[in-house]
Formats: sequence, C-alpha cells, structure tokens
Amino acid sequence: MTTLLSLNNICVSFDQRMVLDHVSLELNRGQITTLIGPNGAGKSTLIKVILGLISADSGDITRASKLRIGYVPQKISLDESFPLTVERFLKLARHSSKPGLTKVIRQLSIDSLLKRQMVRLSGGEMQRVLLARALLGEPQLLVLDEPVQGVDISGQIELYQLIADIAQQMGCGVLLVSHDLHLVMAGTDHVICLNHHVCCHGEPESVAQHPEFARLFAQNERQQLAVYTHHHVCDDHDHNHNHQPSTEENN
Ligand SMILES: Nc1ncnc2c1ncn2[C@@H]1O[C@H](COP(=O)(O)OP(=O)(O)OP(=O)(O)O)[C@@H](O)[C@H]1O
Repeated sequence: MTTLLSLNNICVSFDQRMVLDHVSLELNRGQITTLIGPNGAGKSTLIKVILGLISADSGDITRASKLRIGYVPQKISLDESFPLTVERFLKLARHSSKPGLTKVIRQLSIDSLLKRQMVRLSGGEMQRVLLARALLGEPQLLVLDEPVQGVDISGQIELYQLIADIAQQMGCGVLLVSHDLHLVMAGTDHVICLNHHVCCHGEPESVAQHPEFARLFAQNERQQLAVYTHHHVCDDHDHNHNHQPSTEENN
C-alpha cells in the first residue's frame, strides 16, 4: 500500500492547552480513513495540520512527493446578494479546466445544478458541488470535514456511497471527519478515534468494541452502529504513557 501522508507524534497546543497529544497516523492510497471523536477533540486542528494550514509544535509530517490534496470544507460562506451559479463557481476553481469540469460534472451527476444559484442549493447539493470542486485538482488524497452536515439521512447514505465510488474510481486516499458513526463505519477501511490523543484505531468492527470508544460515545449510537456492522469479540488493548496505541493495534 502506498503511503500518501504520515504523522509522527504530532503535538499542538493552544494557550498552553494540548489539543493534539503525540498523534501518529498514516493515510494510504485506495483507503478510506474515518476520523471520529467528540466535540473539541482536535479533529479540525488535525485536518489543518494535514493541509499545512497550521504547524505542529513538535512531531513530523511526511507527505508523498508533490502530493495533491483535495479539501471539502464543512461549509463555505456566501453572500446572499451575490449572484453566483454553480457553473461559475466551478469555473473559478484554481484547477478548473474544460475537460476536468466535464469529467466531474458527469462523475457527480450535477448537470442539472449548473445554472442554479449557489446560495439556493440544499445541503446535499452543496456538498456535491464542493466535492466536485475538490476533484477538479485530481487529488491523490481527498480530505472531507463532516461532509454530511445538513443532509438528510437518505442523502447521507448516498453521499457516503458516492465518496466511496469516487475513491475507488480515482484510486485516491480519503480522510473523512465524521460524527455519523453508524452510517460511516460500514464504508470505512480504517477508523481513528481521537480525543486529543489517538484513543483507538483499526477496522470499524474492532474500534466499535473498544472500551475507549464505548466511553466516548453514547450507548444509543453504539446500538445504531450494530445495525450496520458485524459483531465479533476483540481483546482489549493497552495505551502507553504517551496515549499511543500499542503496536498490536496497527495489525
Ligand atoms: N486557533 C485556536 N486558538 C485557540 N484555541 C483553539 C484554536 N483552534 C481550536 N482551538 C481549540 O482547540 C480545541 C479543539 O478544537 P477543534 O476544532 O480541533 O476540535 P473538533 O474535534 O474539530 O471539534 P468539533 O467536533 O466540535 O468541530 C477546542 O477546544 C478549540 O476551542
């Protein structure tokens, strides 16, 4: 498996409060990784480190040479009074080209949205357009920050499926931040549970059984999750003094 990006013992503090505490992870080509964690756990901060928007206080970040990252934000702010069609918005994107645009419009089935005003799009339509914009740069790594916020449940399932299909077609790696544990887990290769440090990580089924995960997320969420995953018994595992998962967890 080709590693696109790896973080090694990343620490970030704000006002002397450690938000990321020795975080290590790897993002690989062709793999969907989901980052879950409670509010304030440091998920967005971690994304900013990955995107190079903030520097870590310590630790190393290694990126594949000339790595192209596509980013889909939670939302964008648009001026209600500013007329901007979807087509214009996509043409204004940094990597926009006519053949690229034609390709993503087909890939995401957004032809019918092109003449629509950006400010009038529904949550699901907006996410498709933001995804289209991220794909224009032909990313090797696609990073999505809570992509289903404001999207209804059937739209969420559709959107996750679309992301998985695109990842497969393009052979890119995906990092997805999500609160929607029960929906996203089934379509994910690797889950990282973050609460400032990496509490646990691994395949969705093993993370769902982990005591740290159980402690962080409410019982009802875990019950919903059970609908979408197969249960199996998984041994508990230890954390060392840096809150890092033991090496067995990586297997
Ligand atoms: N630039 C900053 N200056 C000071 N504190 C910050 C800054 N950015 C984030 N924080 C704090 O760091 C903590 C982690 O924030 P972050 O946005 O990374 O969490 P999150 O897991 O993405 O949360 P949520 O799920 O609620 O979006 C929070 O307590 C936040 O207030």
